Amino acid sequence: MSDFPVIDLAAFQSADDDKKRQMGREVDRICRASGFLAVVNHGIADEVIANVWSAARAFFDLPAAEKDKVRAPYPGYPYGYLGPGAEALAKSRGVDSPPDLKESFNGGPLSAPPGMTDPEALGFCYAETIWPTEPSSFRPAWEAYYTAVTDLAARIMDVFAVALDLPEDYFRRYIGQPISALRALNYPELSAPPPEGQLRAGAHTDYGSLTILLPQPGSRGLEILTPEGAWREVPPVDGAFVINIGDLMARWTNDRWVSTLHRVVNVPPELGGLDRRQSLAFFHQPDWFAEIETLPSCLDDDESTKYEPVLSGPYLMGKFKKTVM
Ligand SMILES: O=C(O)CCC(=O)C(=O)O
Ligand SMILES: [Fe+2]
Repeated sequence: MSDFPVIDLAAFQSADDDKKRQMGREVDRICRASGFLAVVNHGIADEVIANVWSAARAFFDLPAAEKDKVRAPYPGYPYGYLGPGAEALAKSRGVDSPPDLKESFNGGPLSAPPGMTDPEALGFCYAETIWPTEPSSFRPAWEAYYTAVTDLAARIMDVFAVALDLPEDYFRRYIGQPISALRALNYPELSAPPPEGQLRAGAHTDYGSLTILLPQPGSRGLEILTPEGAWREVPPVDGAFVINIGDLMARWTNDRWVSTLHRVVNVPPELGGLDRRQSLAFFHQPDWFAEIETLPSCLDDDESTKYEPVLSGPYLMGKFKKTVM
């Protein structure tokens, strides 16, 4: 898919208003069509990426008994280690399917905002991240990356605001204390192609405002469903993050933008389909109490909204609980 769209974030940030609007129109076109694009010149230091990457790899290389020490304590607990067999993403859409061929480690916001007392927020998105003690670099590397991608998400939301004909800082009021989650994924090496229908990650849409995905450089298997109903590969793009919008953003825009189905398949063995594959997925989500109501620029005068306002946190919690095996 050589026509996969690429946005230069540094170019946007240093552009004048006319150029920003022009880039915004391009991003609007992409988000109406697929909501998937690559972002280059994102400003995150190579070292921050390299450190979290190797910490995640070292964690997944630990014996199963070690990883089990930081396992999510009960099904539906949002953070910690989820071993093989723990999740089938296709189930989030009511499609019965075998478990995804993966394991993951998940972490939430680095701290709760002072004064947060909502019991559902404290019990769900502000639940404790259960940190591994091995490797010792894990937590600092994770926190540095989480902080960097939180800032990147805010800068991408600025681009989205311009793309939606809103003031550039429009979304900032909704994302001062985001409840985003970071997930490190490991798709283990396979000795033989899996049975038909068992994928590395089943077809799903993401839930939030946007996802910042870092697939292992050069790795294959990520696919998106085109409006024509065909699966197309997201090609590896050097030095880029893959960005996609989630269900919350589609809802926020009254479906002007689409939250596209995607999955991770086992490509043929000669293309590396049996090889181990890693990725990092950051699910950006507005503040717990952010009220998500159709954006003013996404309604024509005679148009009514399709969606009632929802609060970001409870909306996310409702979606999340459906994937629990
Ligand atoms: O690993 C990948 O490339 C994609 C993972 C994904 O889509 C997800 O976890 O939501
Ligand atoms: Fe996803």
